[in-house]
Amino acid sequence: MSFLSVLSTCLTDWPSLILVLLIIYVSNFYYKYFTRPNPLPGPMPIPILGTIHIVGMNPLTWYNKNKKKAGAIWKFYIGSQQNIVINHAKHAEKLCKPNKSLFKRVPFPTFERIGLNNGLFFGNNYDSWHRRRRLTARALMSTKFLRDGFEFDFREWIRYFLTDLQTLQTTKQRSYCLALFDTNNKLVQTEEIKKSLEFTKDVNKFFQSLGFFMFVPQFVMDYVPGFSHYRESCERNINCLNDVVDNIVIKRKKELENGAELDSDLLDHLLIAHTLKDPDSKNDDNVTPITAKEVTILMWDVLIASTDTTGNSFSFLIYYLAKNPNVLVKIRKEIDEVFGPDPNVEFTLEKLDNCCYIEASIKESLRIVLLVPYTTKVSDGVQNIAGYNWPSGTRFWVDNQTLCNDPDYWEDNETFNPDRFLSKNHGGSSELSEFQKISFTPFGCGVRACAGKLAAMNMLKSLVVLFYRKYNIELKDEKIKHYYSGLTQVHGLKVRIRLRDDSSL
Ligand code: HEM
Repeated sequence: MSFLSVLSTCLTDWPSLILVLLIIYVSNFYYKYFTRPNPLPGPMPIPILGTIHIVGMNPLTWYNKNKKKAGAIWKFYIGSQQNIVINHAKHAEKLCKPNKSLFKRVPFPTFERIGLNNGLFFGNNYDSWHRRRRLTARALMSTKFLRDGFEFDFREWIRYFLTDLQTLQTTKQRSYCLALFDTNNKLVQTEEIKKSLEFTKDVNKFFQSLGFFMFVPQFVMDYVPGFSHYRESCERNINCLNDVVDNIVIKRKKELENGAELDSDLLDHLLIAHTLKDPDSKNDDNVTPITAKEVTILMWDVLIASTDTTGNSFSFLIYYLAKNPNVLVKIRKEIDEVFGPDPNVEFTLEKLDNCCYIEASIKESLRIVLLVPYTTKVSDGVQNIAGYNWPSGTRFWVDNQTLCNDPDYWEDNETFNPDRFLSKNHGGSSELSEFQKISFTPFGCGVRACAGKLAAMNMLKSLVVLFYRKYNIELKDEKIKHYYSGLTQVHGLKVRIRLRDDSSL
């Protein structure tokens, strides 16, 4: 049927005419809002709804398909909001360097409504973020926190952890030693065990819901049935998490007010920050005392940001070490050299600092699979990036997964090779090039880079030493399955743990 015959039919048939006018209107709207601002390639969005169709799919598969087609810089839509994805180190330089005008993250209006945007992770007000970041960084970097936490508490923790694991393996029954363990070595009541297990589940649910908050336009989650019900259930989940953390903080605050001894954990560090009990408060006279509400928000941020990230990172590391026995041999050699033959000898932060090969292996595992494959930045003021002048408020997605695996910068990028992170005098291949330094972004980049990077590295190093100096970990599954929803999560990595036997390596 020719265009003219369609037109003549339309002029006599009102419903068809309305349909044609509607199509012209939508195309015009579509052209105006979606294609004109720049010529970048990218998937065609659904008018007004953007990329809502990827909700329920694995967004990473969708990303990878588009990245292949589009190249180093491309765009996609969330609702009618344009997002710019940067895949190449040559365009990422400005975004990855500390830059106050690229400080903000893509905001989630729902989080704002329920008060989550006041925290460290989701907050976008520079002054309050800066204050909280300093407080958290000081608490996390405090040598007392690190030393006490690692020399004693962590070893206790791992004992409980292994008991749980072995009970499950040998009896198929669950024990709750980990849930029963707290910093004072007191046994807590059954009701609290239940609560702690619920909390773990709720944290996981929170990560599952991040993908929804990232890709569904706000008006859809507010007004479209189904979407709005799911949003409400996510909000209830976040409120439950808030209540749990709130109760922990209030209870501990009361204990400290009633004269309890200070502990070396993060909560006590935050609770005493800038109070009379704070040994460092004299150095920071102009900082106002931290409130209980702020402590709750910061504890929330740290719990959310640290548990699943470290747990999933360790699972990937176990997988890569099992697949690369030559690397494990070198790790064992380093453990024996640094810690000696006694597998029960106490270990310290100083000794962990000497584990260069273990550190390189952790970095290599973090490079191959990014726990946070994408981080977002919103510009303040016009920014020239990749040859374009972007207006204030442009949303950038730094594609950490591609930056860390770009074959232009990472030789044999698919090979697990810790040597690339070792300098020549530590037996490695070379120093990292300038571009490799920019594009190694497992902990993000710029001013908002991970506040717990050092804590995470120490935790992972400790786990490697504690496991591999005594045990062999065999994979039961050939492949590691993972899924992305705001965070890369491992699904079902079955392993068998036996006492260490180097002859099998
Ligand atoms: C291997 C484990 C970890 C990985 C891969 C990781 C990764 C990240 C990434 C990619 C970001 C966002 C950075 C950006 O936007 O550029 C981040 C932020 C953050 N992480 Fe981590 N993280 C890990 C462990 C931890 C731990 C153990 C803690 C705390 C003890 C922590 C605390 C935080 C906090 C508070 C932020 C927000 C920083 C801010 O916005 O100022 N993370 N992390």
